[in-house]
Amino acid sequence: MNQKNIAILGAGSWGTAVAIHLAKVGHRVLLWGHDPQHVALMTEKKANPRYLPDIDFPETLEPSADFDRCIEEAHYVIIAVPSHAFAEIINKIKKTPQGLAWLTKGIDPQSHQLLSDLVSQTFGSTFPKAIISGPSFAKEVAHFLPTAVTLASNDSEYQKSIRELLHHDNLRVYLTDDLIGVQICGAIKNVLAIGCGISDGLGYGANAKAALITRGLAEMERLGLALGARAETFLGLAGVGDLVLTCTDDQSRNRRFGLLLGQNISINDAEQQIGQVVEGKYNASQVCFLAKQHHVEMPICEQINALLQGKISPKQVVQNLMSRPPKEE
Ligand SMILES: NC(=O)C1=CN([C@@H]2O[C@H](COP(=O)(O)OP(=O)(O)OC[C@H]3O[C@@H](n4cnc5c(N)ncnc54)[C@H](OP(=O)(O)O)[C@@H]3O)[C@@H](O)[C@H]2O)C=CC1
Ligand SMILES: O=C(CO)COP(=O)(O)O
Repeated sequence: MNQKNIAILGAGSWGTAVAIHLAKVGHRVLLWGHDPQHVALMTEKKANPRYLPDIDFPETLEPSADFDRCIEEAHYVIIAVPSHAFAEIINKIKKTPQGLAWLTKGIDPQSHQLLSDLVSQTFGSTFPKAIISGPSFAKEVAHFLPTAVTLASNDSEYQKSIRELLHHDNLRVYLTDDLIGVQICGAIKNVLAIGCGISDGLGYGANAKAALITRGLAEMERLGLALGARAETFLGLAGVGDLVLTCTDDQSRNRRFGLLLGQNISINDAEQQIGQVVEGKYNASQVCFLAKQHHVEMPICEQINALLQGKISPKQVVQNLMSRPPKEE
């Protein structure tokens, strides 16, 4: 195996899981965290007690609070912070890497842009980018359970080199060049997972959940096509794969957040109880902004956004959706 130095920027559950995977397969990984106390704890415990307790770090995984050193020493740089911190992280990079890969799912809250557009603005439109997305709960990847993901890129050489890093043993990596589609899927499935959580929290049944997933997928595809994505992406791992995973399994933080809202817990209390990033809470308004800008109808996302803005109750979300005029599928 050709050992590489890899910097993972962001020491939450997903960055840590991918760092563990890459170190286990033999690479040297620098895991950067922005909180020096958290980095010191990870260094002492040789684990990440805050986000992935009970999973020991392999020998070649080193936590670090030194951002510039991580970039300097890395052959490959992978960003793993939440979408609200993505712009800040790319603006901090002083030495331009050979390309940028990221694990983040979401839309930039300041500019309403896809993260690939932020990277293009900073490093140029032909700069190699790679997005890792798909049904992949951090804990399962860290435990080496079978997982398959999509890797979208604008540069086939860079894409293959990232696949070579990741594709081992129980992690399969499928390639696509549909950066727009993969990012739209990753942002919207979180909003829909909140919706499915709300529905289950209210005590509605399996019929309601299946309807939300199916009609939600139609919304996702409508917006994606309007932005230039390809239809087949929505039936792939980043689309229906991640949508089903996140809407149906209680490992999903977005789904659990929705469950709490459906049980009448306030938005703030629900977010505090989850205690980790709930991307859909922030991304719902970005998705609705893009839908309006591109004249795309997205009633489910709009209702969930209205609830997250404190304008309607969980029950009203369902009433409003059910009372819409009949239409063709
Ligand atoms: N967890 C999962 O299973 C998966 C997650 N993702 C995506 O990966 C991204 C990261 O999620 P995940 O790791 O799970 O989130 P977590 O909530 O587990 O961790 C978020 C991490 O980001 C750090 N952070 C927050 N703000 C900043 C900042 N301004 N600068 C640097 N670091 C910051 C947090 O630090 P602190 O502890 O100090 O708050 C924490 O270490 C999200 O977009 C998510 O949707 C994608 C696939 C799977
Ligand atoms: O994106 C994920 C799995 O693919 C994680 O989803 P949550 O952020 O809802 O936990």
